[in-house]
Amino acid sequence: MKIVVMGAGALGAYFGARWHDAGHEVINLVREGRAEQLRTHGLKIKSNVEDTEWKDPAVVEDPSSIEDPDLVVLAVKGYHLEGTIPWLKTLVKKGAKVLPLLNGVEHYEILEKELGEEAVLGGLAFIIATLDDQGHVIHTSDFHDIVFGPLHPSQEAICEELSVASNQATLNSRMSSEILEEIWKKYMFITAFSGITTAMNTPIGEIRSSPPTFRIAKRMLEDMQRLSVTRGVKIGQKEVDQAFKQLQNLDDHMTSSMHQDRRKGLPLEVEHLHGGAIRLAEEKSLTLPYIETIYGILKPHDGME
Ligand SMILES: NC(=O)C1=CN([C@@H]2O[C@H](COP(=O)(O)OP(=O)(O)OC[C@H]3O[C@@H](n4cnc5c(N)ncnc54)[C@H](OP(=O)(O)O)[C@@H]3O)[C@@H](O)[C@H]2O)C=CC1
Ligand SMILES: CC(C)(CO)C(=O)C(=O)O
Repeated sequence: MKIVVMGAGALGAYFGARWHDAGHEVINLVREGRAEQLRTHGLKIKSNVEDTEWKDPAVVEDPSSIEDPDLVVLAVKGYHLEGTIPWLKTLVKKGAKVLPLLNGVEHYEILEKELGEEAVLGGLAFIIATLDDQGHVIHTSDFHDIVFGPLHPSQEAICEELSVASNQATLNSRMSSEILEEIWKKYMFITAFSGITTAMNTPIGEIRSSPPTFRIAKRMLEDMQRLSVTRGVKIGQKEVDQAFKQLQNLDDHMTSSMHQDRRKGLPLEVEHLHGGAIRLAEEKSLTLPYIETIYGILKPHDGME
């Protein structure tokens, strides 16, 4: 399979390297700084599961040189989405489908509007990964999963193909016929998990040790569940309870990628995640008191204009 990784950061470079190791053609479509980093240092994956090294990763800075791409794996941060549209349009014209692995949901409407509904698959990822100062991936979780599925009937074949490719690689994957629900379940979880860990600037263990603080995370899950209903997505109390249980079961030291970004002084995805939820809620005259509170606390830290 020919896979273009757009957003070859912690998440994109990780999964790209895994597909490459399994014998698939993977091209990292990157901007100047990341291109130089990958060309100078190569790509090492230091992983809880299995280390690997791609000494001479395929690096391209212009999509016009890429022939017959099957799939673009989109793994930029939410605040970089707009900048990806021109290159994505070029690749979609060449026949590629786009698999976004970003957290959140707001990007789907934008991508479908810009690229057409048939071009955009549904996807999400579960992993804890970050880049070190040479641009190598540090993967610290035992999990490294992607879930994907068709959002349009014409996408079944490419999803099947990705399923085969992923089964050959050192990663866990699952094709889902209910990908929209999966995306929303993750959205519900991540707004609560990233919200509470980043706002409190501490991993989940310390938050759980203060029940009134941990309860805020539960209330955020409930806000998100009410929002999902207004969007016609089937998420109920059962899914809230499951997500809360997940938060209860995480290892004490575990934290969100947003909190890792706060620790590094990087911009945060708060506008894309919490801001996006508030905008969707406003369209339905719904208020999300806990999401709005955490949004207000995080906003001064997001480092964006
Ligand atoms: N890291 C994790 O553990 C997890 C992350 N996620 C989600 O995955 C998404 C990506 O996160 P993460 O991998 O951590 O982010 P990173 O910042 O590590 O990587 C994003 C990459 O996107 C690149 N990029 C930005 N704009 C463009 C563009 N126009 N063209 C090409 N490349 C571009 C950046 O490169 P440049 O150097 O040029 O800016 C950077 O390398 C986020 O939505 C995050 O929430 C989900 C699960 C876990
Ligand atoms: C919750 C987690 C770690 C799962 O992948 C995640 O998506 C994130 O922190 O961004």
